[in-house]
Amino acid sequence: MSEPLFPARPVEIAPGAVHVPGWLDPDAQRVLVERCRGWAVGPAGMRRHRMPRGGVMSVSMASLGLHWAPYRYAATLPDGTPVTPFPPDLGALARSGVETAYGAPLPDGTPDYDVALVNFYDADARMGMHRDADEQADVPVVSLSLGDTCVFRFGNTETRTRPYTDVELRSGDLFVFGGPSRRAYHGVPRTRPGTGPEGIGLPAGRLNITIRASGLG
Ligand SMILES: O=C(O)CCC(=O)C(=O)O
Ligand SMILES: [Fe+2]
Repeated sequence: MSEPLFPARPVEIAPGAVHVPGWLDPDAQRVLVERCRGWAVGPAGMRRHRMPRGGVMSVSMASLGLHWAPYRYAATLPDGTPVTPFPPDLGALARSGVETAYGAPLPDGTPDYDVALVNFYDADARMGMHRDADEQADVPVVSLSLGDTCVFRFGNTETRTRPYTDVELRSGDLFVFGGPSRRAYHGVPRTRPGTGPEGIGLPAGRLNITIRASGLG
């Protein structure tokens, strides 16, 4: 295997929160986009969830492994439709992402990755500041970005507001948040329509895959 021209270099954004620009090469991105297309179709495909106070999320989501809707995981969709199974190779990809981000593999005995959320952002979609707090296991979240660039706002564990750091996540970027940042607030205030690369099969919009260990197995 030849060395990449620009090797992916981890950048620490906060303790335990690491951005690795350009982690996935274009071929890997294309394969993931194609798989997202498969996960996006029904019956357990993409949907826009209603929030507890009535608003509808602007991001469309599909769940793998367990069905997530604000704010819990469930074994099936509300109508009993089975959830798309979590593909084991996504777990292996997540572990490899953690190893790249932290420079060390996850310790033996770490619970397995078993769920993923596949998020699609059209030009107007955004995600408010929130914590990924419905998992029972303290295992880093692994996030992969495809298509349009976004502004990813990574904050602190106490408040939805400052201090936070805005990071541009581009197609192929990896972001891992664990340890002291596992429960930090984060969100996507905007995407940058039209910035995605050609040739990965995503002419418009942004896909994000977050891979998690639910600890609920
Ligand atoms: O789209 C992103 O980069 C973040 C997604 C996210 O925070 C989530 O799915 O919980
Ligand atoms: Fe999140």
